[in-house]
Amino acid sequence: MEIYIDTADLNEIKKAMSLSILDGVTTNPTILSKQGVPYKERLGEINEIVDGKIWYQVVSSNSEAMVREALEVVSLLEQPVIKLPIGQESLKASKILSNQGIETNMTLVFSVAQAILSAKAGASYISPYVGRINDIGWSGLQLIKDITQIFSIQGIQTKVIGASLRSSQDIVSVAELGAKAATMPFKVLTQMLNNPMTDSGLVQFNDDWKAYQRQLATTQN
Ligand SMILES: O=P(O)(O)OC[C@H]1O[C@](O)(CO)[C@@H](O)[C@@H]1O
Repeated sequence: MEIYIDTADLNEIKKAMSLSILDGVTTNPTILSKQGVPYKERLGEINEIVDGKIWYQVVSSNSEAMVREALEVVSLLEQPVIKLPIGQESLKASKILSNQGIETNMTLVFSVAQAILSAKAGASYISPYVGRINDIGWSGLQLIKDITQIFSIQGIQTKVIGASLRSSQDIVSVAELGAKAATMPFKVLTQMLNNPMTDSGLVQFNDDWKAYQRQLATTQN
């Protein structure tokens, strides 16, 4: 499963990259706008740190401008993925970019119908927003399940990336339902790793080992 961190914070990215398990970094306009630096500068800095895919979401509103904007960013990044908000203009832009061998991600996906059209437009990935669907009282996981099932029946290669994930259990659930990728805040990535039983188990192992060393030292004296 591909694992991405959803941030443009350089400290978080460095920490996450150092774990050696990351497939890249996803961003969106909200995330980049919070950094207080020009977005191209920040993307360049991220590109220096990340050995993996870097995702950028276009903000233009027609397909020609989307493609122009995408190509500018593509020239800055070693492994770009261009995010497009699902819609008529994005379908056209996705086809143009994917025909040029550029990976695209259709984002803001909230229905199976949108997912089917995204795949037709050559999107490499689609992002169903699990958390935001749950926020309005529907089931984000049910949508992931429906999309992965239909993609499997139809032999569609477009990968589902679980987005708007808010807990480590969300990652487990989307993986179980066949999502090939997940993006998450740094906090959720650390939650995936941490477990109090691991911590207490390690304390016990270390204490036992120290007691054993003391015992050996006493018998040798
Ligand atoms: O609902 P949230 O937590 O703002 O998440 C939004 C999601 O949208 C995305 O842009 C989808 O790729 C990710 O950055 C993020 O997972």
